Amino acid sequence: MLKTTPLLELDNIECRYEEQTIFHNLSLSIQAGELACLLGASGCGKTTALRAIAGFEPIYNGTIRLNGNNISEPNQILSPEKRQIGMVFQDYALFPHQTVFDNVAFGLRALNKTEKKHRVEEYLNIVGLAHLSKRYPHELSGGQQQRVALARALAPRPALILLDEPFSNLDVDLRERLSLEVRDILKGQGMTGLLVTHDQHEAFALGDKIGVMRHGKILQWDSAYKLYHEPTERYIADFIGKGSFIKGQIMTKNQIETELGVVKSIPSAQSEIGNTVDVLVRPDDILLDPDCHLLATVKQKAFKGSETLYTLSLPSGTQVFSLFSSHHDYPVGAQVGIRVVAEQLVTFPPT
Ligand SMILES: Nc1ncnc2c1ncn2[C@@H]1O[C@H](COP(=O)(O)OP(=O)(O)OP(=O)(O)O)[C@@H](O)[C@H]1O
Repeated sequence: MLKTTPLLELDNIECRYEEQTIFHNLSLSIQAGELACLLGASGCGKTTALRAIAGFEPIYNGTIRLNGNNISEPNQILSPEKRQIGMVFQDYALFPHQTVFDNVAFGLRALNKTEKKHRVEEYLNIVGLAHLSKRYPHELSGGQQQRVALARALAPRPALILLDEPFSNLDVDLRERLSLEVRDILKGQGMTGLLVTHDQHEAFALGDKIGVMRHGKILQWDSAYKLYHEPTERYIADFIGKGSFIKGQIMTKNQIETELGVVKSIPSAQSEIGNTVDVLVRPDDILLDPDCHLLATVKQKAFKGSETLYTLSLPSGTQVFSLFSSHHDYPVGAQVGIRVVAEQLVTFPPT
């Protein structure tokens, strides 16, 4: 198969502040048209990586390439304005004394007046704000300001767009809605993007591929589904989504005996028959089944609208979570029949 050059490539880069190394050997690649995300807890180095890509931080080792061209190397750095990279920040960073129109026109100095007008109108239309072009940033809601910031970043038609926690100043509902909307806009433009965030919902809504970062390392670079159901490390299993671990004993290469019955597992390094393992069980891996003889006791319940999240205690005392349709309403203390529905589960060495 023909190998295509990634649009963005970080090849073993190192960044540091004075004596503190934030990461070394950080590598990733993003194909044209792909939306990727770096997801990690505060301080793991994701903003530093983004700033290095944008050209605001030097690198001390490795190479950053955009469209196959070196844009950062040790002692050689292409200035941010020459990189063809657009940025959207958490605080919108709009110019307060300029109208929406002028904010979006900011990066279009090379165009003549008519071209500029058309380009600004085109991008204000794309973000659905053409009717607000004469307003000032303080006359807009947070969501509208972020859409202006997006139009401003996209209008010069950059090769890559970087988004630094762009939704974290917005309330939870709007955050999810806007991240889906931004994904549609970027996909509609065929744009390549990299988002950094500590919010997994934002990452899931926007990213085709997500890299979970910890202490300056990308632990797993995968789809949201794989990170959730097939995490390669226990840290990721804990960091992404809700879940619990139950004890199991390996029966065959991909079968494990647990108190939830025999479950299929993904073979791992510990897959030696007879070994004890911890099996990751997500709430959607467990189904309510009144006909099932396996009974669990309801310990807690949290109404989530269409579903209720139950904390269930198994006969051994181990707790698992399960999502039941909210039409099934069980009181705390009730015994409910359950069964595992997952195709295959992930295991980790026991703690
Ligand atoms: N200008 C700087 N000078 C010195 N240390 C810095 C500087 N900027 C960041 N750091 C340190 O580098 C580490 C990584 O910071 P970075 O901002 O990249 O993390 P982050 O994952 O983006 O965190 P957050 O989600 O809180 O923004 C942190 O320990 C931080 O204190």
